[in-house]
Amino acid sequence: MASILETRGLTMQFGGVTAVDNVDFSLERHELRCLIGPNGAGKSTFFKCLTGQLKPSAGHVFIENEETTGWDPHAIARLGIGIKTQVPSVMDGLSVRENIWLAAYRTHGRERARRFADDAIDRLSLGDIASATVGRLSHGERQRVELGIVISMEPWLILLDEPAAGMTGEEVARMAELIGELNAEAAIVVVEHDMQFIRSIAKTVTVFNQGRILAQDDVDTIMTDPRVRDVYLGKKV
Ligand SMILES: Nc1ncnc2c1ncn2[C@@H]1O[C@H](COP(=O)(O)OP(=O)(O)OP(=O)(O)O)[C@@H](O)[C@H]1O
Repeated sequence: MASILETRGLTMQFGGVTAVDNVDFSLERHELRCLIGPNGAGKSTFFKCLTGQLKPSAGHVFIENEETTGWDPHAIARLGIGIKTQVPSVMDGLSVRENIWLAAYRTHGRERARRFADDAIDRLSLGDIASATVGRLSHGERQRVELGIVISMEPWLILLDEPAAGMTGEEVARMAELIGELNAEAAIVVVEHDMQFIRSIAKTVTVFNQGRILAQDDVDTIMTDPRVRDVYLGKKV
């Protein structure tokens, strides 16, 4: 199967630190891939090189065979890629509906924005708080609004950096469910720390360590891989 997202020799250096070290990565259409690894392994830096938040020091990124190395995040999003970074992109002074409508408007135009926004609000069960000002919401609710913004654009590829961070157990479970639903229509890459969350959503897992891919396999194999346990320094995986 042809890959829709690929890196070749991707490298990112910060001064003397090689955060991402010559990484070859490949994602197929409709895949759901989780990226894990201990603190400082290079996951976020790798993610940022994919999304255009960082320009890699060396190597290449290809999206559907088009080289996107060094493109800025807007240009990458315009390819139909939904990106949720660790930095919130919601506008606190606007309501949930306004935030999502605005994102849908930018992608689909005025005529169709309302339908896409309504659909995203529905799918994320945001109806009860659709009129609430985003700045007043809980952290978990804001994360859901961010995902609403992403899905209102109808992406075919979704890149999520720590979507479950700071959520309650119930919210994490709902987020896992949502990701499963979204994966019916889009390929998804998820960078995440929460192992329970990973277990509940993952199919194939890529493990980073010291800027490189240490292991890549189905979730059960990864969770019992002694090399993976080792790099987590005895932490229960
Ligand atoms: N902007 C930066 N400037 C300098 N060094 C950086 C920068 N961003 C990351 N690093 C370094 O690059 C390495 C990889 O960091 P990165 O944040 O990508 O790891 P991570 O796997 O995402 O870790 P975490 O799980 O803690 O978020 C670390 O040594 C980090 O200190």
